[in-house]
Amino acid sequence: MVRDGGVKKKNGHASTSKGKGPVQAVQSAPKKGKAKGKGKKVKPNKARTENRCFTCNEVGHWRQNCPKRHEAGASLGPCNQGGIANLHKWEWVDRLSGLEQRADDVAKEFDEFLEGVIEEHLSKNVADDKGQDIVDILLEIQKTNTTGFTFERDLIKAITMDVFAGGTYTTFTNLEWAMTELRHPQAMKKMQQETQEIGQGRSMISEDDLYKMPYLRAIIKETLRLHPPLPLLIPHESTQDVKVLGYDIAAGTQVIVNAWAIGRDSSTWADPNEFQPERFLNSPIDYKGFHFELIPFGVGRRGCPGIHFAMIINELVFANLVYKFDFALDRRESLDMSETLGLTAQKKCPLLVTVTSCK
Ligand code: HEM
Repeated sequence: MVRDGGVKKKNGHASTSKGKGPVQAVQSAPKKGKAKGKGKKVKPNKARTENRCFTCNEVGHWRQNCPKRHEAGASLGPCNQGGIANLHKWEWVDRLSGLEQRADDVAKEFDEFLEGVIEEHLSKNVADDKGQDIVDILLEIQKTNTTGFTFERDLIKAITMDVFAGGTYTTFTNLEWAMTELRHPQAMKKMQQETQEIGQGRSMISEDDLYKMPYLRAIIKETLRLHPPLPLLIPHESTQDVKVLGYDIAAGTQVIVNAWAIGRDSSTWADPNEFQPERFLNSPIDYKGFHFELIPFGVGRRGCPGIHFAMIINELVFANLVYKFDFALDRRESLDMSETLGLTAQKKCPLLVTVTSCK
């Protein structure tokens, strides 16, 4: 067994937990049934194995293909018409508790906001155009009708919403943890040296400079390893029966991948809880989904589509902050490294630093 870039390898291949691949941290989370024990069947959640419209509950198609064409924000569809007696099993609880109303209100608010974004883009003066953004591109696709399917306004709103939802908490969480890890004086010093060498007195570090900054990228990778912004990725569902490390996972089982645990697996990483960006300096390991020991963006066709955008923005912001300013931990900062509980794992106590200009 050789160590390379902090990752143990067997027969020259990078391996994760006990050399058995990345799926060691895969946990099936069926509603019922036994998940433990080799060869034992994990029961699928039957309701989720078939295509079903989440609004009217009709089987055979998803909501977006439902012939009833429900309005955005509708959550009960035909059941509303039938009154409370027609509500599915426990849905009346959500109605009585007001949860459903609140969800509808939030959906309406988002919908109005997204309408505003689209209208703003439609009324944009072309002469003032400072370049196209994603909404412009989506509107153009809709106008030129090149997709081969109906590209409705709802779809544009949904994609725009995805970008907001997927791209905000994740990126700032990564940036905050990276800044926090600069509490290691050595890392801060090396990073500043690198930015000064590359910046050479220019006013800004540019996107073209980034590929010449291996230490910056190593810090970002090490931060993503220790603090993946989405520690459990996003729940997936197995589409077919599959055997993973002796466990039978039936089609339709919800599967949750613990990227946080994979990143701190001691059988894969040397000193797994230590912040050591140097482990990535001469290592081919990247976060792009080809190395299963580091998967903060997930893997495969449902992996994060914003990965390149996110990383360029974060590297650029991070590099320029360090290029321009000195950061010292605020005396009140007790170096509490606790994480919040939730879909994203942010720093529980905000980072407090004293900032002074480098120049
Ligand atoms: C540091 C920043 C980011 C991290 C760590 C991150 C991480 C992730 C992860 C783990 C997933 C789920 C993958 C899976 O379960 O297999 C995901 C999905 C997604 N991300 Fe990101 N993301 C980041 C930034 C962004 C940005 C900037 C955007 C958009 C501009 C974005 C858009 C999305 C979307 C739309 C999905 C859902 C993809 C699908 O379900 O097919 N993400 N992201």
